[in-house]
Amino acid sequence: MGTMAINIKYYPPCPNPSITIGARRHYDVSCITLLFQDNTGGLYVQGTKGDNWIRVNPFKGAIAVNIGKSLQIMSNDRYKSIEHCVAVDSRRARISVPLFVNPSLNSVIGPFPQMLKGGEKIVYKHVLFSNYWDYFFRKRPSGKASLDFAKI
Ligand SMILES: O=C(O)CCC(=O)C(=O)O
Ligand SMILES: [Fe+2]
Repeated sequence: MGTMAINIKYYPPCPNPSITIGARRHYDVSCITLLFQDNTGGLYVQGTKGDNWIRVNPFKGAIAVNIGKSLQIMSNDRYKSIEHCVAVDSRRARISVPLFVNPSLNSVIGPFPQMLKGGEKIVYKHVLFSNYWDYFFRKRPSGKASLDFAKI
C-alpha cells in the first residue's frame, strides 16, 4: 500500500510577478500528483526539449495529473516526470490542492517487469523508497538529479 498526502496552497496576489515565483521549478517525488486548481492559473510545465515553459490553463472540473520521479523509476523511464513551477498573478489570488500519491516509505521501488518491453535494458535498480525520499529532499529544491540514486 502507498500513502497519500494532500497540500492546500494559497498564493496571494503579488504586486510584482516579474521578480516573484509562487513555487520554484521542481519535480515531484511522488508516483503521480493529482492537482486540483481554481481558475486563476499559474502552473507551468517544462517543454520536452527543456527549453520552454508551457502554461497549463485551468479547465473547469479538470484534474491535472503530474507524473513524479517514483513512477519514472517504476516504469524504467517509459513515463517521465516533468519539471514544473508556479507563477503568481498581480491581481488574483490562487488556490491549488495537490494530492501526492506515493509509495509507502518501507516499500522497495524499481522497474516493474510488466512495464518492460522484450529485451529492454533495465536502467534503475531496486531501492528502499525511504532512502530515495531522503536523497531526493537532500537535493532540494528541484529533485532534478535525484534519479542518480537509483541509476544502475
Ligand atoms: O500549485 C500548483 O499548481 C503546483 C504545486 C506543486 O507543484 C507542488 O506542490 O508540488
Ligand atoms: Fe510539484
